[in-house]
Amino acid sequence: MGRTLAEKVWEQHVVRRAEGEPDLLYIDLHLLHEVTSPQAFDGLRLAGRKVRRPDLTIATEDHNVPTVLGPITDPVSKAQVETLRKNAAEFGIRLHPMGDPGQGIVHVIGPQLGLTQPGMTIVCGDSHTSTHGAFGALAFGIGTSEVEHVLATQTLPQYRPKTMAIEVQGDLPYGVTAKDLILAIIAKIGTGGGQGHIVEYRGEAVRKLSMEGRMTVCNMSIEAGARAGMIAPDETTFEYLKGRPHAPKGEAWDQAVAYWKTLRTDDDAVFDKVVEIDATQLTPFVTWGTNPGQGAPLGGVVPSPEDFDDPIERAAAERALAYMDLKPGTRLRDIKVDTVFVGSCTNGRLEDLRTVAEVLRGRKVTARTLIVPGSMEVKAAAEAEGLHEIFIEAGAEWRTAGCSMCLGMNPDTLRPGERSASTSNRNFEGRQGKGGRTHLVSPAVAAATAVTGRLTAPADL
Ligand SMILES: CC(C)[C@H](C(=O)O)[C@@H](O)C(=O)O
Ligand code: SF4
Repeated sequence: MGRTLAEKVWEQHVVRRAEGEPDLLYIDLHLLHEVTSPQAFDGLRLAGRKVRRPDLTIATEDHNVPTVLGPITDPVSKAQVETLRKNAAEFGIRLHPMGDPGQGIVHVIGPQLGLTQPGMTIVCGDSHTSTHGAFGALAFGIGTSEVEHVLATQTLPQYRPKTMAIEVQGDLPYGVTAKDLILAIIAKIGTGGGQGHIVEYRGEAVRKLSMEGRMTVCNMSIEAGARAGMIAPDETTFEYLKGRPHAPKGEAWDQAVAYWKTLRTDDDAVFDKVVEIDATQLTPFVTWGTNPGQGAPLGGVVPSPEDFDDPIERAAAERALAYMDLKPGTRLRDIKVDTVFVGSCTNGRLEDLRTVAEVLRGRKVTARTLIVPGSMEVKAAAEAEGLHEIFIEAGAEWRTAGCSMCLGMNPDTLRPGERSASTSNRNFEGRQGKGGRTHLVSPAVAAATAVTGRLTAPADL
């Protein structure tokens, strides 16, 4: 019987297998940031161990950094960043600190450097490591004790998850983006729909996505509960990687591409679960609740708890509506927002910023609008195209790279009761600041919303 993409990559990395035990996997790339690494390094120090492969390990500062350059004033954030710097220096790990041209959100810099490649195993103490699966890598988040294990041994014991295919048939209609697609997928299968599975996104609409779009989709796999998300590499992948600093060169490139082309699910492979989505029926999608599965088409209304048959979902909807201060039946397009956030590892890449600029060109924002590039390289590229001038002209704030308002671990937060349209991936209670209310949206919807101050798609302008 044939094998799935996930099975191929997994088998390629098993260094030890024993009955009743997890497989021991070799890890090709280990990404670090300031939040989940301190105790892992403490553990190494206590055990008197070194980092096994500093050359396969790279660190960046992202969660705790302010996006207006200057000193870190919050003592916890400051301690975390300083600890990472000390650990990186002591253990010989490459670090991109705040202000460095290579700095950025961990899931933005890996692909941008060409470190993320098809067929690799990639881990990071961060749930959105699934982003890197867009390249056909097996990439997943790990806990801090696992970070220590990988630092010490470059391996990780793991039970093999089941496999799931999400088949996206047909083309996405004009104006419907990767973010709308993944929000619709999560609304369909639920935040637990992918649990215990590695998801492979397949089908025509997925093949037509750019690498940026594929990263947006894989990024949110974890919001459907999946262990990882993957997309088989193809010409789009190779095109993106070619010439990047860490991509193979010359003959090594040709060999790599020949191998990468084998990284596809065999025609006779069988997935444990298959979900089908009709892309042609999709429209811009937004969330109304407090988990990423509580979403609906922008043209719709806030649902009523009674619409849910499942008692748990009904109770969740009731609680979400109370927190979000929304009434059933309200048109989603009538929801007013105070703040628009464009950024994060979901939608903080150049393509996302181009989309936003296209909408904002010649217009003015009416809500506070933060535009935060996912990395300093994205910032430089955007500025080289003059995008920042369009943003500033429109009245938006143009910042430096970091996680920013994706989560309240730095100065960019919502005040209690404030409501945002956000291109990030989580709308949990208090995620963007205590008492803040989050609507997850695509960059296109974020930009149009910034103009009107209500949830809006560019086609409505
Ligand atoms: C801080 C970190 C551990 C966390 C994660 O794992 O995802 C963060 O990046 C997030 O998005 O909530
Ligand atoms: S941008 Fe948001 S989701 Fe991504 S790593 Fe940072 S905090 Fe996590």
